[in-house]
Amino acid sequence: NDIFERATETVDFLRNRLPTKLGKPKIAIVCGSGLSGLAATINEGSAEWFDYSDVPNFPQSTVAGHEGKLLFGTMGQRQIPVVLLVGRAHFYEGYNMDVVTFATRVCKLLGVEKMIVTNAAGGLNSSYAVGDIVCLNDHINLAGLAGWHPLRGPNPEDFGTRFPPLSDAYDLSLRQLAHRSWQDLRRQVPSRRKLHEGVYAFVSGPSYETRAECRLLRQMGADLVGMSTVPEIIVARHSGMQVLAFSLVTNNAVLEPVPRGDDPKLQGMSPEQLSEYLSRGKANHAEVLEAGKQAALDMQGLVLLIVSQL
Ligand SMILES: Nc1nc2ncn(CCNC(CO)CO)c2c(=O)[nH]1
Repeated sequence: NDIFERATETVDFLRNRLPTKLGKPKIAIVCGSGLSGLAATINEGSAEWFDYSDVPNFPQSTVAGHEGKLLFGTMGQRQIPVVLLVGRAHFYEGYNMDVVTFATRVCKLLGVEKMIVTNAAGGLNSSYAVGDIVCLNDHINLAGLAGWHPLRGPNPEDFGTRFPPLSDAYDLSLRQLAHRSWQDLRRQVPSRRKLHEGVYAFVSGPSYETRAECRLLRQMGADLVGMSTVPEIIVARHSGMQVLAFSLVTNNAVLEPVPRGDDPKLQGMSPEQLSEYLSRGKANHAEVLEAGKQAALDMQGLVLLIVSQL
């Protein structure tokens, strides 16, 4: 109940500071690394900002590309009330799972019925290109399978059942809408960027995966790997919200085996040549943020089209 009480306190704080004309947000949008540009989709004049640091019980984001702001406003011509979470708390920052998923519970108590979650992720599926967008249709909760699960501990009965099913976690009707909206967007604005569907593997981070771990994840059936989203999805489904999730492929994870020390082909290489050879595909956060910036307009266009059809 402690979580329920804290979330209620946070919602009361926000409600007391929001104009009544805004109406209760039915849709929440979580902006992942480098995807804060989604805030631009809010109708002029309707925006109400809160810094996470000013909101009771809200964790602070400590990661570049995660501003740490709550944005209430309306979207599209029908002026649909929405709430945007610009930046998120990650498990790898040292937050416990109940803190990582606190914003999700606040959304539920605010009246949100549908959550659209975006993130940046590494591509394990070789048919993906950097910059492509993937609509998630399932996940592998690696950290959860090892015990780091957002619902571990006493069940907050006010939110949902003790043993929630997740075999249909990623809402099919919302995914169908996502593909239709993508086709509409492509008719309006041609682009080489593709929309795929795939499985996201949640790892704790903060290190990026080794080559052997990427091969393991791929062999397990994962198309993407990342360090967020899955805890929020589980808590959103636990509390009865529908979810739609998109990953922006910000780099292709390295699946090739580590070069061998006894490989004759490498014997003649200089240290610089060896370093260059090893650096191919090495993930780094700067490229994650850059890819987010490049894809921002398409991600905004897609989300805006989807929200306007909800
Ligand atoms: N190989 C790989 N590539 C990735 N690109 C983005 N992310 C998601 C993690 N994002 C972190 C660090 O960029 C910031 O939250 C990953 C990842 O976890 N693994």
